[in-house]
Amino acid sequence: METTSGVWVAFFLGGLPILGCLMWLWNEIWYALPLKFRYSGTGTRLPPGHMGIPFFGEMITFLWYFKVLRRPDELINSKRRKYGDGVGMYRTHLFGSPSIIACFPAINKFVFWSDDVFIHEWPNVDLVGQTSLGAVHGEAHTRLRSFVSNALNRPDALRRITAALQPGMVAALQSWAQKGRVKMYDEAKKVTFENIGKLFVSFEPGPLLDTMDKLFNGLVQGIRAQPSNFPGTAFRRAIQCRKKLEAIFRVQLEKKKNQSGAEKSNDLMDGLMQIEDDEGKKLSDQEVLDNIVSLVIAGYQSTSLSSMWALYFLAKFPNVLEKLREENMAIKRDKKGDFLTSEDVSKMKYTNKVVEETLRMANVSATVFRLATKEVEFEGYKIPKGWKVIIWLRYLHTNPENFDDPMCFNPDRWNKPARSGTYQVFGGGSRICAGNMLARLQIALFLHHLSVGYKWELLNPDADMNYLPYPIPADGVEVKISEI
Ligand code: HEM
Repeated sequence: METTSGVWVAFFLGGLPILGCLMWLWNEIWYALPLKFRYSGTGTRLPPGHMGIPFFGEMITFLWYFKVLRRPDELINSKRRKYGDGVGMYRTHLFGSPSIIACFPAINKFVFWSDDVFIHEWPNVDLVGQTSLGAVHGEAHTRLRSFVSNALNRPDALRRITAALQPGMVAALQSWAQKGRVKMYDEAKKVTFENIGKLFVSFEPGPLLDTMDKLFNGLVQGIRAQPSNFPGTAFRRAIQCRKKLEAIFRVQLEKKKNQSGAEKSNDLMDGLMQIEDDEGKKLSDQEVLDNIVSLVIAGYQSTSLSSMWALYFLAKFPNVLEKLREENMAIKRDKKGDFLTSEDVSKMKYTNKVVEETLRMANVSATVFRLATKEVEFEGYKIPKGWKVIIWLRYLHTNPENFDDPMCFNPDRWNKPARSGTYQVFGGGSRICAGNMLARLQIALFLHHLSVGYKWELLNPDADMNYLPYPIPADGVEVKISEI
């Protein structure tokens, strides 16, 4: 009996602390130590930081700040306090890979603009589409990018989009006011998906679009899931959703090939089918389908969340709403019809500042990922080959060194442009968001129709914030809304 308790005492006093130390140091020894030896005497070094514990790395720390404390920016602040600022790079192990966090403008710009070293990788790329814009590299990317940008951002496309979006938005706002109380996140998703259906493939609201909405939700949940193709897994379900969606879009594509004269539509799929490159070559059917699917993935959640946040911030900052309403009422008075043109939107100076401020504070894309295909040096620090670089966009926008009083919703800060590299809501370099004009336009149109016709209040103004998988108040922004 005495011997057994002696073993336990020895374990707790000696074995447990040794095991703890080993766990704490294991990843450092495994990943960082060999590199430290290699770089010693070269005048360069690994960025400071800690690689976390075996298997999990620093995921527990990440979840601690994002999920438990709900103070996501403290993750980077804690690293700055512990390891100093350096050039805004910290080594870590997150999302299953040894990684470098990049959180200052200069290093972020370096990564964004070094396409030959840092490549963009989608997890589970088959779900997004092997030939989609986000998945291809080099020349294939440049070629495809011009197709997609042309289809989305040409002035005539923006003019058509402006006209197409508004009836759905106005109808949605009226229905919210009739209900009196709505959960904004759900409603924003619904109206965004209906608009996407219309813009991308000329689908009107109805049972088919509802089915597609469900299929897209299933698809998105598989993108960052463990890629195990077993019954019951999120990945398996996502593959099935992807197949069904592709079948729906393929029917539409075949129909379009046979359309003529007055039947012809003029949506994004038509744009992608018609545009030719310099050599007169068009996209293949598979490229059109992959890109339609990936554009819905890229634009759906991000735009719904941004519209939801715009309404949220305006409820919290009534002085901003007052100025916004003033500008939009003046525009409405001068207009003959109810709907704006894209030229009207470009004249809405204050509204456009509200759009930028919403995007800065919403931080819908908190981070973007790159893979280092070569070892590379930045100002004396090495980024090892095969490591991920996590560009921490969110921290750029919430760091008081980049924006005065960053948690204050102040559109007037946009009276002058942000310092170079401090505002990257749409990423940067050759992969800057291809839909950024469309996203800005949608939010501006929403702000116009909302501010001229409605008043609203948050039902839970002190609701907790969730930051994963994206930032959203825990109640999904429940509001009481009515016509003015
Ligand atoms: C507020 C809304 C949006 C935000 C915050 C946003 C943010 C971003 C960010 C940060 C990236 C860069 C990803 C990276 O570097 O890894 C990106 C890329 C992209 N976005 Fe958006 N996005 C939004 C809306 C849209 C919309 C509406 C579309 C199109 C319908 C779209 C299409 C794309 C595409 C195709 C790419 C990949 C570009 C490439 O790889 O060349 N996005 N977006």
